[in-house]
Amino acid sequence: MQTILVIEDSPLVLKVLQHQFQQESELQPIFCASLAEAEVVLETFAGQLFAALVDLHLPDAPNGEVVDLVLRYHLPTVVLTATYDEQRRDELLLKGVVDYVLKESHSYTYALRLLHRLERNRHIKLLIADDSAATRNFIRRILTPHLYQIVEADDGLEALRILQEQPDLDLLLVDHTMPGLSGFELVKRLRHELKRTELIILGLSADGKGSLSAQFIKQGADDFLRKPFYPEELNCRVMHALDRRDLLRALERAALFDSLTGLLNRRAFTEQCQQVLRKKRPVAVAMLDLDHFKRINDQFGHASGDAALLTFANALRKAFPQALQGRLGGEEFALLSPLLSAEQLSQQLDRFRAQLAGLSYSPGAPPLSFSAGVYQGWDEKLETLLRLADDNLYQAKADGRGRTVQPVQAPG
Ligand SMILES: Nc1nc2c(ncn2[C@@H]2O[C@H](COP(=O)(O)OP(=O)(O)OP(=O)(O)O)[C@@H](O)[C@H]2O)c(=O)[nH]1
Repeated sequence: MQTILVIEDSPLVLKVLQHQFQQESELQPIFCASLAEAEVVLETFAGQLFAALVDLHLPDAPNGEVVDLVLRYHLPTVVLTATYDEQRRDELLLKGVVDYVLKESHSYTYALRLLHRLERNRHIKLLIADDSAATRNFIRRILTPHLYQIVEADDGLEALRILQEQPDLDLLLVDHTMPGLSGFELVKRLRHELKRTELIILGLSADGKGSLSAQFIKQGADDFLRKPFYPEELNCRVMHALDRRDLLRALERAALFDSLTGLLNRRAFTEQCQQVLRKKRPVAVAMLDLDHFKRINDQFGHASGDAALLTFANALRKAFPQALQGRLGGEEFALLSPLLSAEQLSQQLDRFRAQLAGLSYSPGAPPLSFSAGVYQGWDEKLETLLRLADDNLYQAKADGRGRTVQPVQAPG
């Protein structure tokens, strides 16, 4: 949760902002209506404030004095204004404000999005690759108020070296014409290895050729900016690209992991296991199923059932670091290990069962218990191995639950 200093005297705008902040769980506003109030808040809480959203014209500060005040406290500042003035805008951006936003219905959402983004930007690393020191400085000056971590390279080869040394870089701003390795060549080489969710690339060029943007994008850049550009244009493109990347990552995550437990879902578990099976070596697999789970739902409610599944999954993750773990659906889980024998896996499952009985997940609910079937062998299809383990699971249920059944004799 980050605290935002909001300085605004218009009751109408305040109402809109209050409503906007109510939708935000990560931003906590402190409202002031004048420069005098803001001075008191800044003197008292300066260390706890993260950023400021300020009205340019206040009754006791008609000429934007409030901006100088908050900037003296080094707070990233978004300025709200009722009238757009090109010269004023240039002055403010030069002073280092994050953005200059016109008071219109849509802009409040944009202003909050900026504040929200600032929090995440502190962990974002950008690389500016351009042979012109003036351009690098210009871009750095625009991006610095947005709190990004910024690294520079003065040619393509240097950029490549930095990217190899710092794989945590999130975004590359790359000029087209550079000595050594051109922007095009660099993008081509990078895209060969790095997905769009791993590195965002924005191309830059002063070259007037219209086809350049298309070529950059075809080589794998995510976007393109023609120089000279407005500071806001660069900021918006960077922000959009990061938002898009975050969304893509969230989609990738949702496609791979079960949303309740965070374990691999059936599809991802199958894919990862199939990769192990390509080595054609025997593996140990286990099918696990919670016992009388329906009763937990029926007697203690669905939320307790969910808590039971989460507790079980968290414990499973810790207990089997040498195995791939997946939630196949409902209260059914699976393990696959190329490192353990059927016997070792069975022993570990029995130890895990004893451990699990001591964990609580919902007041008054019975201890968790599960049955398991183990199998060891190799087949090109995971499905076959799971079916054989499932036969043993069926046996474990039939024999009274709360136990593990392993093959009588492990096949080679
Ligand atoms: N709370 C919760 N319940 C789920 C979820 N997925 C499946 N279930 C419930 O899990 C229960 C499984 O019941 P059954 O297949 O009869 O199995 P069981 O009660 O464990 O009985 P045995 O396997 O024979 O020991 C059903 O009531 C499902 O509705 C989930 O994500 N959350």
